[in-house]
Amino acid sequence: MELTITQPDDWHLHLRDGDLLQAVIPDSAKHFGRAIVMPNLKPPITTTAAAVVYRDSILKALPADSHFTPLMTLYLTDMTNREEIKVAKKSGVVYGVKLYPAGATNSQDGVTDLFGSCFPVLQEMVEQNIPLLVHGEVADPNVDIFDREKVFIETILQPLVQRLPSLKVVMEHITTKDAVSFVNSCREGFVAATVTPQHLILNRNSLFQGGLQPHNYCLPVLKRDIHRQAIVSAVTSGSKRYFLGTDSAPHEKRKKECRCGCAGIYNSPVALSIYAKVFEEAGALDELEAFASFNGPDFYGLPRNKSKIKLRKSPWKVPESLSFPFGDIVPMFAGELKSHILWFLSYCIRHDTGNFSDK
Ligand SMILES: NC(=O)N[C@@H](CC(=O)O)C(=O)O
Ligand SMILES: [Zn+2]
Ligand SMILES: [Zn+2]
Repeated sequence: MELTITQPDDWHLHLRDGDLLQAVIPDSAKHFGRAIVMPNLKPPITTTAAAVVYRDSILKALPADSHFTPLMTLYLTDMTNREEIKVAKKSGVVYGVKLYPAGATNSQDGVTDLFGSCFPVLQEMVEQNIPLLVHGEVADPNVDIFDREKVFIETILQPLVQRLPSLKVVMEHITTKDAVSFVNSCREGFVAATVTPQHLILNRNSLFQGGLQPHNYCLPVLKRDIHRQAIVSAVTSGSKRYFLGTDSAPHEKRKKECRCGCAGIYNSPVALSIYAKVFEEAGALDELEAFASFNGPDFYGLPRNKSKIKLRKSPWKVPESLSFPFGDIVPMFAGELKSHILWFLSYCIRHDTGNFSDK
């Protein structure tokens, strides 16, 4: 069985820098035409000047024959000013501004006062038509970790879209039925959401299946199955409000398998296979292309990709781990096999030549 679709993009990706960037970028470049690149490096990318330098390092790290385009983002802080937003727009390389509530994940520098000092910046983003990309969890340690997305929607997002209805907002990596209800209740074209493979196929049991499973730990943390089901229904419904964002977030194996492991799942090698499997099992394979390849560029006001990809169904075992000179990375579904993942990219890309070439 084969499936040919317009080449997808990844609207939420962590590419890291240095050795890690070099190690992971081929997996994204192989599958996706473009990606919204998260700015949470250490230190974070808070200025357009830094985004331009980071973008150059990504382009340098790409495999020689790659057509992959990184779309850069800025990390919003209490210090970000309106001028920076104007510069970002003018640069032509910055496509979003990322909001991490201070203390949420890997994000000590996030925003503490969105409706205060940051508000003029948000108003400028409306002027410049730059979307706000949000990690939608409150950082308050007193709020139960499974409720942090819901509380964020009630206390931050709902008031935000009421006060700035013309601000484009992407709620990143949604994990709850509450997020689905919220996104569906907003004005189409102004509020949208990215959805990861893990939040479509795993629930919170996967964190403890036979013992603690660090490679299934990401933030926002996996939720109950009713939430997963609501997200599957949303993405397979044909709604334009949802699009593909892997949140592929590599960490070295030793930083996952330790006393205090990092949050983040490295899913780039398997993401597309998992999305296809989820859509197929929901009887909605014909909706996959819009989710993966149309809704994202349409929301961002960018052209859809012209290239096509072909997916073929064949047995495939994900490697136990990927080895690099600096250490190992364990991909999502490491060591799991064939029957689990069916749509495999033994695929080919057709650029405008009209020919498929085996990758
Ligand atoms: N998703 C994660 O669990 N981790 C991300 C951060 C993020 O997307 O919030 C990371 O950078 O490692
Ligand atoms: Zn996040
Ligand atoms: Zn992320």
